[in-house]
Amino acid sequence: MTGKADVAVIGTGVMGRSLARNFARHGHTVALFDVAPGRAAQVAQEHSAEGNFIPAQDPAELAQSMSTPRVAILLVPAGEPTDQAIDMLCEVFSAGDIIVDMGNSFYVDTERREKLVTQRDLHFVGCGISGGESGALNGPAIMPGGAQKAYERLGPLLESISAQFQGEPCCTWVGPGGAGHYVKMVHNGIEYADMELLSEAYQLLRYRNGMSPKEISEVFSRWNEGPLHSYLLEISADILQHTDAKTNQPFIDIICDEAGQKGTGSWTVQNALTLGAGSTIIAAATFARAVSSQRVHRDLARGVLGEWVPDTAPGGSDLLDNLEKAVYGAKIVAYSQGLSQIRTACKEYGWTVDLAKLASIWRAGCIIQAQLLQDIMETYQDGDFDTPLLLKPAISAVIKDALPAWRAVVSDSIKAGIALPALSAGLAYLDSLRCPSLPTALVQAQRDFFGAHTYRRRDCEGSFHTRWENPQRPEIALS
Ligand SMILES: NC(=O)C1=CN([C@@H]2O[C@H](COP(=O)(O)OP(=O)(O)OC[C@H]3O[C@@H](n4cnc5c(N)ncnc54)[C@H](OP(=O)(O)O)[C@@H]3O)[C@@H](O)[C@H]2O)C=CC1
Ligand SMILES: O=C(CO)[C@H](O)[C@H](O)COP(=O)(O)O
Repeated sequence: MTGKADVAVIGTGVMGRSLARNFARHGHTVALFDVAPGRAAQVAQEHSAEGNFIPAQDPAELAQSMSTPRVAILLVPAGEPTDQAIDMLCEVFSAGDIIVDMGNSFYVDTERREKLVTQRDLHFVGCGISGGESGALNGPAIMPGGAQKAYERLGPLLESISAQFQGEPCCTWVGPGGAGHYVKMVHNGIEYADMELLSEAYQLLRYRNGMSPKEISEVFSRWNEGPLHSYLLEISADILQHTDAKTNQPFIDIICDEAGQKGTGSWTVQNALTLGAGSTIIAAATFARAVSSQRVHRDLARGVLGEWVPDTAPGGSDLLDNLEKAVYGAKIVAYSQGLSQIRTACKEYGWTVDLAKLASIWRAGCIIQAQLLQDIMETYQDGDFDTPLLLKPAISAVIKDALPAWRAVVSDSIKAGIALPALSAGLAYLDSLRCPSLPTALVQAQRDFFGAHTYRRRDCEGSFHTRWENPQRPEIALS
């Protein structure tokens, strides 16, 4: 091995190993380091035929092996391991070097880390990456934040290994500070919603329509030929075809139904609550995972409330058509909610994320890649990021068309006892948005009654309080 490394990958697990191989396959010499002794050397050895790797045994050796200014990419678990890896690099790197955190870090941590690292004359870039193991290897979607200046050095490197959509790299500078990790967080929130919607469609077809996993797989494959075309639909069809080798049962019946989560979905929901954003489908999808994991309560509920007996009544092609429309409508609403949350965050945190550009880099490489993203990109090319996606003319026509089918699906599932939390939340969101007299008028009155929190009137400006304790109920104008 001769020459110095163009880039280092720190953490050679699922993502780091694949991304390092991707860099090497594109002609970059890659330094490798992992906290587990011998792992970097093993990765270098196993994949030596794919390009040039320089495994390092310690941080000093790593720094020595790299050309300057150095670029090191962290793919280590979020939280404490990320802080440790950053501290380690700060000790051995020099002014002008760039540390890129591609883990799923919380954007607030990213902003804290950027301040600390910058004080040491190094650059720090919080950067989202999506595509899982195969995306990292073959071309992921990459969402870098941090200083735009750092992107001048980083851009060509990252764009050389990102996914390409019709010749355009699925990588762009998203915005300063934690903007890169913020949009990755919301990407994952949308991912949770997409996954839950498809799972709910599966549930309805299985237990309302009495279809087998293989039959549902065929439905999903058919849907994948139309506007619902997406990576997640494709892999869902594939999973439902799979038979467990040990038992010869459908794999879906063998796998434990308690869904895990590593943080990004619940951070999206927590941040939506902080911002007052209405990301209700993402929230429903995140809570659906939480409920699935409440094993003790679920077992208890079946004993106390009685076994779940869904009302199976094969619905034929009507149910299939309605469900396809409902899932598509809900998918649009979930993306709309996520993108509106990003827009609200931009206003709150001083970013200017270009939603058309963002949709364009999600068209390939990432987990939520879908045909819909092309429509979203085209829709946002008008530069109006304030109007929610679902209210833009072309998109709202699809939602209007989907509504009767969506309502039929949700009302039928409620009667049949099949829970569709995300589909139901999406429909309730649309009904709430359109309703001119929401019951929150009563909430406001209750707040004023017990806490003198005041209210506004429909018929005049200002803020008011009613003296509820006084039988005359006098109203006071406060401003
Ligand atoms: N898997 C996925 O689909 C995706 C993951 N991500 C994010 O990428 C990051 C990495 O994920 P993934 O590859 O799946 O995780 P893995 O656990 O497979 O790999 C992480 C690697 O980093 C090593 N490591 C831990 N701490 C340090 C340290 N301080 N210095 C150097 N190496 C260290 C780990 O060693 P050890 O095992 O000994 O702790 C392990 O080899 C995470 O933040 C994850 O959220 C982002 C997009 C997709
Ligand atoms: O970022 C990812 C995909 O985009 C990772 O696969 C992430 O781990 C998914 O989140 P979770 O583990 O919470 O399902």
